Amino acid sequence: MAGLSLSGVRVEFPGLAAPVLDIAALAVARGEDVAVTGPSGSGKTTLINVMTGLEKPAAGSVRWDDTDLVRLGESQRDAWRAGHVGLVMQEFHLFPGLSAIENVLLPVRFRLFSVPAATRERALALLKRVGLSRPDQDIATMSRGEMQRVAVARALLGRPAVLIADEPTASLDAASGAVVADLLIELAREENATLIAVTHDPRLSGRLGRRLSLVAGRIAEDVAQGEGAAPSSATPYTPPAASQGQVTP
Ligand SMILES: Nc1ncnc2c1ncn2[C@@H]1O[C@H](COP(=O)(O)OP(=O)(O)OP(=O)(O)O)[C@@H](O)[C@H]1O
Repeated sequence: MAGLSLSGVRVEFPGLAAPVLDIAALAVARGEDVAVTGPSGSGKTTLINVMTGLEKPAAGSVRWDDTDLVRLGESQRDAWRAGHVGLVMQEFHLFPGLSAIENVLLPVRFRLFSVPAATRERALALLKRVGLSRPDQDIATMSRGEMQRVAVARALLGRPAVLIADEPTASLDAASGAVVADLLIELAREENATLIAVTHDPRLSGRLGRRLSLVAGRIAEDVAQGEGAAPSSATPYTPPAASQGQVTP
């Protein structure tokens, strides 16, 4: 599949002289893992919101395969997102008073009211995979690192084609952040999900295959980087043959 293709995307807000996001072209192949970096206010969250259909740009197209999110209404975009995207945010959005397993299953409960046995099995397997051995433990009693691991399991439950993470390690201590970074990368690869992570954390950004840097809403840098390679040794990114191509600021 082609993956993601953005073309001529602009996001503007009233009262601002310049667009907060202005992307001529950007392609991300399926299964790629991409770090999005850039200073505060450079448009990283806006880019993620556009990619997931939370924000509709004033102009341009946002295609995932044959679906242009810009042409969909809000409820269609919501349905598309529920079916295709797993989200891991800086704040975990978990419910204290519910167990780890119930938190993982909550989105399914909201949609289907009852949980199929196979889904519960997958939720249990995912909790085990992220290293949590007590699925019935109340979220309120978990450490922050454990909570984020629950959030990673929840994001992957529906086998999303796309895993989006917005500063997933920012509120964690170094050791927990490293564990969560490892899990995101490993699980995205195991599940063949495209991983797009907004992050300032070099433990995460340095290990992803490609790094996009935003400055004032534009892509200032787009580089391929090998596993473990220092960003300074990165080579200019060459897009996959079928993609729209490289972006210059
Ligand atoms: N609804 C809005 N109305 C007006 N301006 C907005 C709105 N949403 C975002 N902005 C502005 O758009 C710019 C980009 O915001 P965005 O949250 O995407 O940046 P960011 O790179 O994610 O920042 P940070 O790293 O601080 O989270 C900022 O200047 C922000 O103030």
